[in-house]
Amino acid sequence: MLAPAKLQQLHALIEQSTSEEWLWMSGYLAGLARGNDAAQLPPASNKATANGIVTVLYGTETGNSKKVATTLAGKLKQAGRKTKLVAAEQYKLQQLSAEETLLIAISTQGEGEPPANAKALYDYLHQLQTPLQGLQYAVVALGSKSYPLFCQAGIDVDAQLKRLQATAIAPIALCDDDYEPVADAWMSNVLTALQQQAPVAKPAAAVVSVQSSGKKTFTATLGVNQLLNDTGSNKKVHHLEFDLPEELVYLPGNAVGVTPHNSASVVAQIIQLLQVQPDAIFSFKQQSASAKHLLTQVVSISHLTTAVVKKYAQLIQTDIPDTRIDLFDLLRIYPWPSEFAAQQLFDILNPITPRLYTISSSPNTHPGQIHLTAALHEFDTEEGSKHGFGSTYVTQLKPGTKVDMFLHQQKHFQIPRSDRHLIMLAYGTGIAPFRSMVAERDATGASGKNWLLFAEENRVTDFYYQSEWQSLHETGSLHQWHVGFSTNTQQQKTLQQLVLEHEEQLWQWLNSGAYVFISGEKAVAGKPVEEALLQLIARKQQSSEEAAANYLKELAKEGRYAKELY
Ligand SMILES: Cc1cc2nc3c(=O)[nH]c(=O)nc-3n(C[C@H](O)[C@H](O)[C@H](O)COP(=O)(O)O)c2cc1C
Repeated sequence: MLAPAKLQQLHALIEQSTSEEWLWMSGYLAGLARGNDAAQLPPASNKATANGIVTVLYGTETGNSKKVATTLAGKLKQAGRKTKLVAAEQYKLQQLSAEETLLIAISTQGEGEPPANAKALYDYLHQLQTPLQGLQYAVVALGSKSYPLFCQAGIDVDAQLKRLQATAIAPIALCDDDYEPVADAWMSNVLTALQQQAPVAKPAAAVVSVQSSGKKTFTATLGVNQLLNDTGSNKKVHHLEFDLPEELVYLPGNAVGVTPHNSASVVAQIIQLLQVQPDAIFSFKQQSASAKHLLTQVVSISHLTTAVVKKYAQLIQTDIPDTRIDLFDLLRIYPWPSEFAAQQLFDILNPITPRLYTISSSPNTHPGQIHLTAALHEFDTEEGSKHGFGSTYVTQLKPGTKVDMFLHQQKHFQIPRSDRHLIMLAYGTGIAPFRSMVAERDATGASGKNWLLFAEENRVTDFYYQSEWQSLHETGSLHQWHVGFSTNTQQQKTLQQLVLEHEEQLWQWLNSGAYVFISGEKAVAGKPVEEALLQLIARKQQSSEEAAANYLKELAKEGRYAKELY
């Protein structure tokens, strides 16, 4: 047994570590107990499952290293390797111990320093103590012989990886101003080395653990909450990254249900108005719990339905106008009689309905995580502008918060067959499932092409995941993309205009067996976009709109036409 203080230290260490690091620690401690020395440590990355992904990382100031990394990623993909291209500043450092193959293109800046976007990675490698014995790597260093510390940052990174016992699959290449010939030779070395290795099995299609057993619930911990819009935007779209429990698997196209919590301060005020103890037990539907728990996580207290307001009026025998109102305001204006049992109030309230968000991450590109792309919903009321209850909860979550979710399989909205083309029509946050699908098709080496048509308000502030789309395009995983923005004069186009503008090619793709998916807000991406598709089909097959509608119906039956509208 450990003394409580030591146990606390152990828990703190466990909290900060990944599951790979736990495995390593367990082996290390067992080794210590047997009297082994540090030289006999077990490998850091005894990876539970080989994923076969090659990660290409770049640290750059003026884009040369990015060019090298992008070219390399393209070549790897052509060679059938599952490849992930990542800018160093976007790389999750904790992921390092789970990598199998890491290829780094990095320049030197200042006086022998790494570029600003790779500073965190550079420092992390210098501080890391955990061996990376399971990692294979290669570094290409970009620099200029006109500086005394030629290619120093790359040399340092290579040396650190060696110190951490990672295995070099090709010697470091040092590139001068004319970097291309040396970088090309290094790429050939890397490709040859990888080709000589046994081919890695493609990742098995993820299995969804929802299915017949009904809702699969789990708790995820928020790691990142980042506003995607730039200053000046009218939108507030957040990118959220949650860490998942290990056993959870999902498919692109799946959604998660999140039950928002009511504000703690409003709940406290309601409890006061009801004159009950926060921990007094009440029942609601089939469960019994404290007043505080029920009011925070279970019952709906904002924007009560007129039916609930009516029942309340009957209960307390008072005339109340037919209106929607928050429970707090209702209790404030028409007080709860103190002689009444609060249970009667719980009996007339409705439960909080979970909100569904389509997952924007991919199981193979973002292992162990679920990403959501959620907009804060703003609407006008008689009392002024208000924010949606569910979207406020989700977009304001703080990193570290544990959130209960359930997986929701959208049967009609599933990642296409890997050999078929995919046409993605997205408005705003409708981009979420397509980020998931393209990343998955990229990671699993799907041969079908991907084509994104995306519309939003403002090109400068509202182009979600633009750098990712750019990278995917450069490495051949996003075949083409067309965008339209309503407030941007040069590209003032709606989604339906984009569709009609490209009708010739859309028709060709459809005839070659492509899937066409629409995703986004119903008002903007629903009817207008479907009508554009119907017009296009009717024109191309010289038929009536009715025949065009039948064509779409047939596609839908085959699972090739699907809509995700909200
Ligand atoms: C301000 C500045 C400082 C630099 N310092 C170094 C250096 O210390 N050592 C080196 O080898 N190259 C140095 N370079 C050259 C760059 O590493 C080289 O131009 C490289 O191709 C840039 O690649 P990037 O576009 O990926 O950042 C420096 C360049 C600049 C502009």
